[in-house]
Amino acid sequence: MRLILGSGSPRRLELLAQLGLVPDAIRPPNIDETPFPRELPRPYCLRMAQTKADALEPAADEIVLCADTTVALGRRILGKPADADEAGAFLRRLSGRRHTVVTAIAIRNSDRTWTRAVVSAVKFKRLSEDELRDYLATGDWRGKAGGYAIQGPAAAFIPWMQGSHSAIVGLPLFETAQLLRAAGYAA
Ligand SMILES: Cc1cn([C@H]2C[C@H](O)[C@@H](COP(=O)(O)OP(=O)(O)OP(=O)(O)O)O2)c(=O)[nH]c1=O
Repeated sequence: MRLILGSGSPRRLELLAQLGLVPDAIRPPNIDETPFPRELPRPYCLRMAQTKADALEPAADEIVLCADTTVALGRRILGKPADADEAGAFLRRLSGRRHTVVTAIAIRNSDRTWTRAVVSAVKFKRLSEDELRDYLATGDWRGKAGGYAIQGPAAAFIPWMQGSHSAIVGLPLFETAQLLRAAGYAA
């Protein structure tokens, strides 16, 4: 069986390597990530992972793995910021509060798809304007849901988290290993 990583995220590739898995191919999906009006974060995230998997047609000997990470403040979805201003606006909203991070995975062979969503909670300390400015200057927010990465310098803002660290970074390793086994992929 060939493993296809349906993701352009370098984090997901690294996380897979932690399980000793090296994909046989990488096929980044190109999908519309616009939420539906009033769509809630968890169903949105599952729909994104499923849509990414649907965009890739696995051959009979292939298993495709796709994922989506969504940052949610209550019912609101914070996507990947378009620029530093939007990243700053997201971080001001996260400052001093708890939010949730949902990561959904979709694993697909030629006739079935398995999905799973993992919800974690993250607390941010209250950020000063100096901290915010210095963080934005690092550029670390680029391409990251909610405008930060727990595995980067923003870790200094996070006194507490609950759930799955690997899921927050982009791929829940426990659930990924479980679903790959369920799909008949033996590493
Ligand atoms: C919250 C958080 C997100 N992220 C990243 C993981 C994801 O790459 C990104 C969310 O965007 P995604 O749409 O999940 O993924 P992507 O566009 O990077 O890649 P692809 O669709 O090809 O799989 O945010 C972190 O790296 N650390 C974090 O702490």
